Amino acid sequence: MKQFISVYDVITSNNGNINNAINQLVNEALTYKSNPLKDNTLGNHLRLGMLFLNPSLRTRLSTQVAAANLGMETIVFNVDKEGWALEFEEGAIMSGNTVEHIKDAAPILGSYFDILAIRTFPSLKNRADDYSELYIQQFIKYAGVPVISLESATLHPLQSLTDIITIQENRLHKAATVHKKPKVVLTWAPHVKALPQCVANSFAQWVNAWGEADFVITHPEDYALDEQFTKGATITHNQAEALKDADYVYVKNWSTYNDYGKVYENDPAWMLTNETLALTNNAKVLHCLPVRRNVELSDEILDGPNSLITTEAGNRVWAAQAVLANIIKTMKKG
Ligand SMILES: NCCC[C@H](NC(=O)CCC(=O)O)C(=O)O
Ligand SMILES: NC(=O)OP(=O)(O)O
Repeated sequence: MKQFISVYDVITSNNGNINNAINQLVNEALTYKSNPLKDNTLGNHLRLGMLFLNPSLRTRLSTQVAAANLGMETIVFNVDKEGWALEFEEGAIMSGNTVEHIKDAAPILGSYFDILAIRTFPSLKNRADDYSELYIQQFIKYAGVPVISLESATLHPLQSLTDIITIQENRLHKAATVHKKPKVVLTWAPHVKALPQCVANSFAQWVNAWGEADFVITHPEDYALDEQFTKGATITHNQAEALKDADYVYVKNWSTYNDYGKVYENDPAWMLTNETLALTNNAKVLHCLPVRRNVELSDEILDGPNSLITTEAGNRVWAAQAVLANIIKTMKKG
């Protein structure tokens, strides 16, 4: 693996078969979960630079723990708070607020670090800019070292890999369901703010590429996601119909994609409760966190027996460790 920006970066490691490549990565992550220090010298003398243009709890700390398990050093830089304001546009006349061009900054970061990991959320103002992934693509273009996405403008691949790991791990625990194709439902949930589409786009991209689920997406009418990610899923505006017989329910808010970055709908009826969960096949519930309790998801679900959310957040370490290990092995092969 040369970089980790989307599900398609996984494919390089498995002769073009994406389902096998995802399953192999999931197995590697679960192997790290049972033996965290099995490759504890693999990353010796290698340095990971983690750049944050936005806040994080899980992504930052799980990736640091994963790097430590591989014997790698990590330096975290909160660019948004401590760095110079970066310019990303080619040919910009920098007479405004931006101080340093990515063309100047990224090669320097590439000389300090062996791998760069970057969190850069969308503006939610200009869809064309956000969906061109300008910021992370400029880092890739100018840094000259492998780049890992810690959630970019449209995708969150470390989260989605974790989500597949968590579903797969849960399936493997239950001998009765291991051979059954699970019904996986991604449901929109209410929120007070306009949030990125990243987590939902990315989950859809990974579940579709994985190809091992009966995959349904449900959201209010105006909340269609970009088809490039959802193609292959069944889409319905009827949440009750979607939840019927579900084995896994992935809950997430996102803002509108078509009339970009808006909040059109806040009907609390979309929030999952024990009553709506009763429509499912005793489904396990996932959410990437952070979650607005009793807005996006009810206390009774978050604190109840069907929540996989703490396990899911814990699995972030093993996803990051599998990805780092793959990139390091590719670097070492030259
Ligand atoms: N990294 C996981 C989620 C990050 C982000 N959530 C947020 O910004 C929540 C902010 C709030 O609740 O105010 C998102 O949805 O993409
Ligand atoms: N799920 C997730 O990415 O969490 P953080 O935003 O806290 O990193």
